[in-house]
Order: sequence, then C-alpha cells, then structure tokens
Amino acid sequence: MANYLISLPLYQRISRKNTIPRTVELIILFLLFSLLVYRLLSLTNHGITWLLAFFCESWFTFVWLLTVNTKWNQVDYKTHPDRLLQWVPELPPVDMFVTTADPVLEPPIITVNTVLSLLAVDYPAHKLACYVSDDGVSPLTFYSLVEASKFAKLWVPFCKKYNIHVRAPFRYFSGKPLLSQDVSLEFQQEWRKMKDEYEHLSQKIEDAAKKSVSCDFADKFDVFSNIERRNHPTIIKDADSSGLPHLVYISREKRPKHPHHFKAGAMNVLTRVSGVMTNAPFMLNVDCDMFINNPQIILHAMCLLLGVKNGMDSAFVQSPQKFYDGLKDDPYGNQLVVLFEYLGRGVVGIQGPFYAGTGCFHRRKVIYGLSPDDKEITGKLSDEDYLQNQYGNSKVFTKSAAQTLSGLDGKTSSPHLWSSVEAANIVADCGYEYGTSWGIKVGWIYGSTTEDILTGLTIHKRGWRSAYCSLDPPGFLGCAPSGGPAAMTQQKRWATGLLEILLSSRSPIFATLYGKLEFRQCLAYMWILVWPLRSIPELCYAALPAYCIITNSHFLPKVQEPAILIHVALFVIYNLYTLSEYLRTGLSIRAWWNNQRMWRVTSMTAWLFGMLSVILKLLGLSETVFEVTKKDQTTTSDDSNANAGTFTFDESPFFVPGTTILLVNLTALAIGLLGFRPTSRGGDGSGIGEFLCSVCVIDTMLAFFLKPPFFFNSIEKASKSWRRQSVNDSAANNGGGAGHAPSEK
Ligand SMILES: O=c1ccn([C@@H]2O[C@H](COP(=O)(O)OP(=O)(O)O[C@H]3O[C@H](CO)[C@@H](O)[C@H](O)[C@H]3O)[C@@H](O)[C@H]2O)c(=O)[nH]1
Ligand SMILES: [Mn+2]
Repeated sequence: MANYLISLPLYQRISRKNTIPRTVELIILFLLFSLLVYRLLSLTNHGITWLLAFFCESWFTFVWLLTVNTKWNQVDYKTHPDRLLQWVPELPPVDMFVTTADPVLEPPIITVNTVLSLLAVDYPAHKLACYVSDDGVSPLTFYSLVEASKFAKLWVPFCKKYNIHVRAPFRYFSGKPLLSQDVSLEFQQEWRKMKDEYEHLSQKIEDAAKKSVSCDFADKFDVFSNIERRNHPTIIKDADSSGLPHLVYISREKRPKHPHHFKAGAMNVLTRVSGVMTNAPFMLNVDCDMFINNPQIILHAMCLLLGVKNGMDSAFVQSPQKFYDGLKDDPYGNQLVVLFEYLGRGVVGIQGPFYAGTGCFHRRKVIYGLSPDDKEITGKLSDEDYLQNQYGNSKVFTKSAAQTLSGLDGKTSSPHLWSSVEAANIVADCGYEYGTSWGIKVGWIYGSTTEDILTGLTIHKRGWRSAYCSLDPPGFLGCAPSGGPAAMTQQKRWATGLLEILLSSRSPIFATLYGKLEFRQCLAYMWILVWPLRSIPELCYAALPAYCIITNSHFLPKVQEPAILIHVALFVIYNLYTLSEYLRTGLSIRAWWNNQRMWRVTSMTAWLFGMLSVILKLLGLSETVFEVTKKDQTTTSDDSNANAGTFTFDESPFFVPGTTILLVNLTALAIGLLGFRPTSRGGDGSGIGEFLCSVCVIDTMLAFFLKPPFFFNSIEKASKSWRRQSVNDSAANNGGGAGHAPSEK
C-alpha cells in the first residue's frame, strides 16, 4: 500500500484539446498569406499606399505566426499537495521576498497586507522567513511592519484556527458582512475582535503617515533620521516575531553615482541577505501589492518543485498575475486575463512560462547560476577564488552559496538568524557587487526595465524548464493600475524593457543559436519582445485610411474586386475568434470590445514611447528608469466607477500620437463627406472600404477619451435593472440574501 502511494505523482501535466481554435488560427494565417500574395501580384499597378499596406500586413502576418506558435500546445497542471508528505519526509524551507519602493505610490498598508498574508500561509512557520526590501527607506514602512508583526500574533492563529480563506485582512474584512445564523458564537466574537484590531492597525498607520511618525519607539527610529533616499547606509531590522515566520526589514545601501538597478538590484540584495540568514533552497517573490489569496499556494508549488525525480526539471514555478477589484470590463485593457489564459498557457506547453516578476517560486541554486547538467560545479565549490569572483568577498555568503550549489541547503540545522546580521550588512552594501557576476550571470539580471523577462530568459537559455501553477481560487492577487495615465506608464516601461532585451546580446535569437533556448520558446519570447516595434506598423495602418481619403487614393481592393473578400473574411473571422476567447474565459462582450480598442491604443502610444526611450538610451541621451506604478487599495463599487473607462486628460505626452491619429481621421472624413477631395487617377479613388476603416480608427481612438459607445451603456442599464429585480425577487423568497459565507467551520 505504502509503495503504491509513493508512486502516485505529485502533479499531472495535461494538454488542452484545442483543435477548433488551431484550425481557425491556420485559416487566418492562410488568409494573411493570400493577402500578401495579392498585394505582391498587384504591386506595380498601385502607388505608395499599396506598398505601405504591404509592409504593415507583412508585419501583422509575422506577429500572427509568432502568436500561432505560442498558442499551439496549451498546457494545464494539476497538483496533489495531499501526497507531498509521501514524497518527502519534511517540507523544505522557503524564503519569501517582498519589494516596495515608495511609501506614497505604494501605501504601507498595502505592503502590510501582503506581508500578513505571507505570514499566515498554510506552511510550517519555522520553515518560513519573510524579507521586505524597502527602496524608499521609509520610517513609515518600517513602523507599519513593526505594528503589523504585533497584529500578526493575533491574526495568524485566528486564520489557522478557523481556516480563513483570504488572509490579507483588508480583503477579508471587505467581504460580505458576518451573519450570525450559520457560525458559532465564539467565531463571531473573535471575528469582531479581529476586525477591531485590524481597524486599529490601519488607523495607527494612517495617523503615523499624517504626522510623519513621532511615536513611542524613537530608539528604533534613530537610523532613519537625517537620511536621504539616494544616499544612506544599509538598514536591516527584525520585527520580533516569536512563533511566527521571521520578518526582516531591509533597506539596502544607496549612494549617488552607484547604480542601484531598481527592482533587480533589490532582489539581489534580498537573495544575499537571506542567503546569510536563512538560506532556504526555495524563494518566493512577490510585489508589495500581490498578496497570497490561496493559503495552500506554497504546498501546490512544492508539488511542482519536488515532484520531479531528479529535481532538474523546473527552475521556477510561476503563478499567473491576477488582479482584485479590477474595473468592470477592463476599460484599460490591463487585466491581461485572456493573455494569460491562452498565450500564457501556450508558453507553458513549450519550455515553460516566462518569469513574470511576482508570484514566483525560484530554486535558489538556479538563481546562483547553476545549469541543469553542470558536472564541474562540485570541483569549483572548494575553490575560494572562484566563489569570490562569482559571488563577492563575503566568506559567510560564499560558504552558504557553496552549500546551496552542492544541494545541501536547508539540510543543515536551522541557522542562527541574528548572529549573521553583520554579514547581512556587508552583502547589502552598494559596492558589494563590483567585479562579481551579480546581475550578469548570477541573480536577477541587469540592463532592462523588465528584469523579470530578462532573468527568466537567462534561466531558460541555460536549458532549464519552468512550471505553471494556476489555482482556483487564484494563488495571488495584485492591483492593476487604476488610472489611464498609470496604465500607460506601465505599458511604456514594459515596452522599454522588452526592446532593451531584444536589442542586447541577451536577445533570444542568440540564446537559441549559442545557448539552450528551444527554438519555439525563442519565437514565444519574440512574440512579447517585439511589442514596442508593433507601434510603427499600427500607426501607419491607422493613418492609411485617412491618407487615402484625403488624397483620394485607396489601399483596399474595390468592392467589386473578389480580393476584397480576403479583407472581409479576415476582419470577420479574426473578430469572432478573439471574441470566442473572451466568452470561453467567462468575460463579457464589452470586455472584449474594450480590450480590442485598448490594445490598439496602447500599441500606438505607450509602446511607441517605450521605443523612443530606448532610442534615446542608444544615442546616449538618457537612461531608462523604472517608474513605479501607483497602487491604491480602495475597493471600487459600481457607483464610484462612474468615471472608469475614461482617461483623466492630463499633460502627459501619451495623448499626442492618439490625438493626432484621431484628428487626422476626423479631418479626412470631413473632407470626404463634404466632397473636397481631389479627383482621382482614372476613377481609382478611395471607396467605402477606406471610409469604414477610418470610422473604425476613430472609434478605437475614442477609447482614449470617451466612455464606450452609447448602446453598450443602455444594454448594461437594462440588464442591471433586470438583475436588481431578480435579486429582490429571490430575496423575498428566501427571507434574506446568501450572506457571508464563512466556510471557516
Ligand atoms: O527601484 C525599484 C522599483 C520598483 N521596485 C518594486 O518592483 C515591484 C514592481 O513595480 P510596479 O511599479 O508594481 O511595476 P509593475 O509594472 O506593476 O510590475 C510588473 O512588471 C515589472 C517589470 O517587468 C515586474 O518586476 C513586476 O513583478 C510585475 O508585476 C514593486 O513591488 C516595487 O516596489 C523596487 O523594489 N525598486
Ligand atoms: Mn505592480
């Protein structure tokens, strides 16, 4: 019996059946190629518009090829945490990392909630340690963490006792109110107490933010007095946390003139500090706004990390990025649900998901630069010079790294945390990395504002695979930028970082030629890395109809030509295909509509600016920077949503290309309709096709400024009042709503 159990796998890899989508994808590809052939054959009879259209459509075909490749084998994983203890005698330690950078853009209460959800996760507490990196060197963040660790002593036992599902208190208490019928009196009392305590905690943090922290522990705050954000020594502090996972606050040293490499730099400091303190073989990393939403997540991830016989398969386990309280129907197109669902799972089926920067479990030895089949490493580990060249000259650290690389980490007796505080200070120095491999071959890789994609790519290049952990309820939830400009800034930063990778020596093409990146994985990476380049053909194609109308020429075949059918078929099939993806994921038609428009807007604006900032960098005119996304916690209700779906119009340059395209097309329509067009060459002028395209472009660009079209709003209003009606009816029947569902006992 026992043997039988041991042979049960910890996870299964299940290929999705997707014959129909594949067929449609191939049909679209065929149509695109037919279109190109048609353009080529008729190139001589047409002018510049034809050539431009051919150029854009070739590009779209190329992108579609990359898309089809990426989506081809979609894979799901199913994990069985109940079998874990049959595989391993005890669970391995995990170091958990949280990064925060700015107490204003990232309010400490958000970080606090993330930390609380980590501390309360379902995993043996003595196997966990939580490290918070604060690039904002904020006494407020530190104060909030100290207060949070006090609250954690009540919160964690409460969560475990009643098996609470959502362990980030702000989310838990914003749920439906507690109803007394179906829970015990004891639970009700403790629930109220916990809610009061949490409100007290938030209040304290809010007050402290207002009076910039005077408070009762001046001694602990000494280190923060008289320091500047870009010029200060390392600060490392522990919050007293007996019985709970260790909680460590780190603000790494920063000096002017020393590059600090943004988040990648912070992650490397976290890696080293934890290396000398707890040195767990696995590391979980989350952004400050990504709390653990499913307390079983570590157990599920362990199935994927431990379930392979030689431990060589998956370098990291990535969870999809999901967001809480997303605006209804995703007006900014930044919730990325469909993207993760199809393209994301497609990459999973090749060499494994991209590293997405948060919600990811890493093997420490992989981060230290190990390759899957590295046979020479054991020889090198006794060579102190080699170790210092790679990892820097802290003896404590090189010793722990050698342990990790030889696979002995986590097997030694539990470390004495605070005996290592001196070593921790040394490895957090801003000069520590000079002359070492950090940021080049070891740790998070420098040189891109999307350090996540770059780091994952470097790992895949060494021949590692990665695995995907998508749970229901989702393992992690974060917050998507809530305002228009913020969403654009984020997209611009991504575009910048992606192009930095594409144009560097670390580009996936070289990684396939000279490394072990699989060819199809290379194409998948190309799919994302070419985002910024897509801005040019998108802009050209959006300008084409206007240009044609104004000059009375055409870029589409005439209505009577059979070739027009290719365009019509492409338009219809492509839209039905994308729509079906949304409907299959359970999203609304409106979400599909919003996203189609926003992808166009984003590609023409944010991605264009991303490309420009890389050009400026190449010209040596400016450096690329990591602009932190603003996060807010406010739970959006239906009514406060009144302005959602519109951009706050501000002075940001993002509006320039969009507005230009919009105005040019409006002008063209006006000229066309008023009959001011020049006479065409041989009756070969613009026709209905160009007009329709122009209207489409105008509608898309309006996504920038206006609420979605009127008819959607009316449909929605009607359905809302209908829904309200039916809710009232059922309430009348049941004598009350379903109420709070504390599945907790
Ligand atoms: O100098 C810095 C800048 C940022 N951060 C942290 O980096 C994280 C991500 O920053 P955010 O502004 O939220 O960026 P997003 O665009 O939302 O992040 C996505 O994109 C990033 C770059 O690709 C990834 O690093 C993230 O994990 C991924 O969630 C946050 O925790 C920040 O505190 C630092 O620690 N130091
Ligand atoms: Mn973020």
